[in-house]
Amino acid sequence: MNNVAIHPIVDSGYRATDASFVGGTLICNCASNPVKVRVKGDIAHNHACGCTKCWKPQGAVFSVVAVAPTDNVEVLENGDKLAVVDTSALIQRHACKDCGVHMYGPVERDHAFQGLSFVHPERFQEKGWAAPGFAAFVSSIIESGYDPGKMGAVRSRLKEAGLEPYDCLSPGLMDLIATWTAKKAGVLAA
Ligand SMILES: N[C@@H](CCC(=O)N[C@@H](CS)C(=O)NCC(=O)O)C(=O)O
Ligand SMILES: [Zn+2]
Ligand SMILES: [Zn+2]
Repeated sequence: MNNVAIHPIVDSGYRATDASFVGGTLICNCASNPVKVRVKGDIAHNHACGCTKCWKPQGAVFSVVAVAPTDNVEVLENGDKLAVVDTSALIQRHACKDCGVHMYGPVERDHAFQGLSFVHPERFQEKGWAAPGFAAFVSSIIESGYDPGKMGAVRSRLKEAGLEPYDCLSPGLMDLIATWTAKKAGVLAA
């Protein structure tokens, strides 16, 4: 057991309380005129992400991020405060210009994840959403300045918390992307 900090959701031992979560409203961190985004229906593939691009709350080492069908995502209030962080990225991360929270990130490009939006479930006003199930892009935390000598402790803490650490995505998602790519190339039957 070590107490390496990962993310408040992981560090606090968050457990889902509702097996049939049906979505809710994401809210940014602004004290006034917060951006509100509705997600109709459940999220999927909730996980911790160590990459430099995903939004993290103050002090967190990892992000907690999941996907929902973009068709289920609707900006409810103060959408004028949203701007895309990096328009050249696969994930079009729409961040609040005032507080910096990423509210949703649709994948619009031709890709295995096309039609999905990345969201941060900790921003839901509601509880009950599934806890993260694995940790992706673990080595990438070094790119944000994390001490490379402490990676062993990070990985053992993640495992202890039930989050298998991967340096890219989980094998299931990597297989899904590779299958999509092979079908696209005509190497596998579509
Ligand atoms: N090592 C890079 C990895 C970035 C990366 O590939 N992130 C993954 C996980 S979120 C991804 O799918 N990025 C696509 C994107 O940012 O649009 C970093 O930390 O910046
Ligand atoms: Zn905000
Ligand atoms: Zn990421």
